[in-house]
Amino acid sequence: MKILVMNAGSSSQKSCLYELPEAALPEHPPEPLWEAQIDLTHAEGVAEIKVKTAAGVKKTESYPTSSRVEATHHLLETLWTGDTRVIDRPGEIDMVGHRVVHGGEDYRASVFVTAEVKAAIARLAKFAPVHNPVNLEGIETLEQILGSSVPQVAVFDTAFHSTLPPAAYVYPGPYAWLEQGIRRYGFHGTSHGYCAQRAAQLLGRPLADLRLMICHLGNGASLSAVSHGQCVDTTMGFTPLEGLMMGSRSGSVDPGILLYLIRDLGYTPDQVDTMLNRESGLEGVSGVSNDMRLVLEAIAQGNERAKLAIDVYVHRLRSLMGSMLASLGGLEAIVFTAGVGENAPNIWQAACEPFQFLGLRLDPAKLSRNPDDQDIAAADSTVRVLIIHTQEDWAIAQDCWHLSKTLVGVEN
Ligand SMILES: Nc1ncnc2c1ncn2[C@@H]1O[C@H](COP(=O)(O)OP(=O)(O)O)[C@@H](O)[C@H]1O
Ligand SMILES: CC(=O)OP(=O)(O)O
Ligand SMILES: [Mg+2]
Repeated sequence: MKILVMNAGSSSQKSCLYELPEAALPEHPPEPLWEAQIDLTHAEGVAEIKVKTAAGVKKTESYPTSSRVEATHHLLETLWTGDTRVIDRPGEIDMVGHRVVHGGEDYRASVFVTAEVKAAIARLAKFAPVHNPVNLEGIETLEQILGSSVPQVAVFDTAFHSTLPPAAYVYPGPYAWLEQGIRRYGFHGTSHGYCAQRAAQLLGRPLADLRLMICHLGNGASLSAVSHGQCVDTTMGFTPLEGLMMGSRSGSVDPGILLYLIRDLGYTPDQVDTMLNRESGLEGVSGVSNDMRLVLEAIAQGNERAKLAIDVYVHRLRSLMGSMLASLGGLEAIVFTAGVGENAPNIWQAACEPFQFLGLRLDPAKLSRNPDDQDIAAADSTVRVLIIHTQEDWAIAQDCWHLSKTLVGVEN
């Protein structure tokens, strides 16, 4: 069966088409027939589109649009047109799986998209304003292209964190907050869950024996503490704004700042929202970009604000790693994943440095290679340090495959 995966991030739209056997899932992620990505961070009004097929055809295009929907239509057309064509018509797609960031309290596992699920995604958009609307747009784009008879599945970022204990998910506000659904949900769960499984595989040990700290450092960033297979703590909260400093999001700041901005400086809540979600983080402090690569380049050229931005990023990363460590009470491995986590040796070094007292040592020889799915700790390190290429798309495809079996059951 052919499963199309739509993985919308804050700065990107990733997508791939898997051909999976009906009988059993392969043990390792198979190579997709077609993989494509829209990068929306490079230049205003331009979507950088990259497409790659299993047959080795590669295409890169700067597509002039600031509309994600338009860019997505263009991207999907490369499935059945031009050199990158891998299917004859859209109707060959059997199922579509979508990353959906916020599933609230109601969605603790992946589900088929129905009118009710779409209404919930829309309702929860106010808690994930950068993400849920684009997730819904993706679902509607595919409905337009494929009609309503092709099943679509929503895979929620929040689901993996549904095992958080109350001490970790209850905010110390009035008790009424909890009754109103104001609690920590956690995000990037598909990535945290995949990385936990993959770490156990790489370490050759059962997940149930491990305490893992997973550092998902992309444009959005979050940490999770996974103890014996269960998520026990995470840094994102009620919204994907809490926790680490990110590309253009502030992460945690003193809530008193928000009151001061609104009450004394006259900013509207919408203006504060824009400041926190789009004008903060690496972008806000450095004044250069939300893209870690450009901020690091600016430091090399002597830009002081870029250096300050990285210093704050690292300080906060270390503090929250310490916090996850305390929630775990011990540590077999740290995992770095996502755009920054998979590619930035100076961030691995800076993040791990304070944990040398645990006996954690990196292997300098492993820092310069591309270490996807490798252990970069020294042989005598007491803690393993794994760089794992997150395969959210594969995790989404697997959920679709499992749900497709229930569909057959219903049809029979
Ligand atoms: N070689 C690299 N070095 C440092 N950072 C990188 C590198 N490649 C990508 N990144 C960072 O990864 C970020 C995107 O991460 P990704 O996980 O793909 O994003 P999203 O949150 O949109 O899913 C980019 O903003 C960029 O800063
Ligand atoms: C939840 C979240 O922050 O996602 P992303 O990293 O894709 O922006
Ligand atoms: Mg992502």
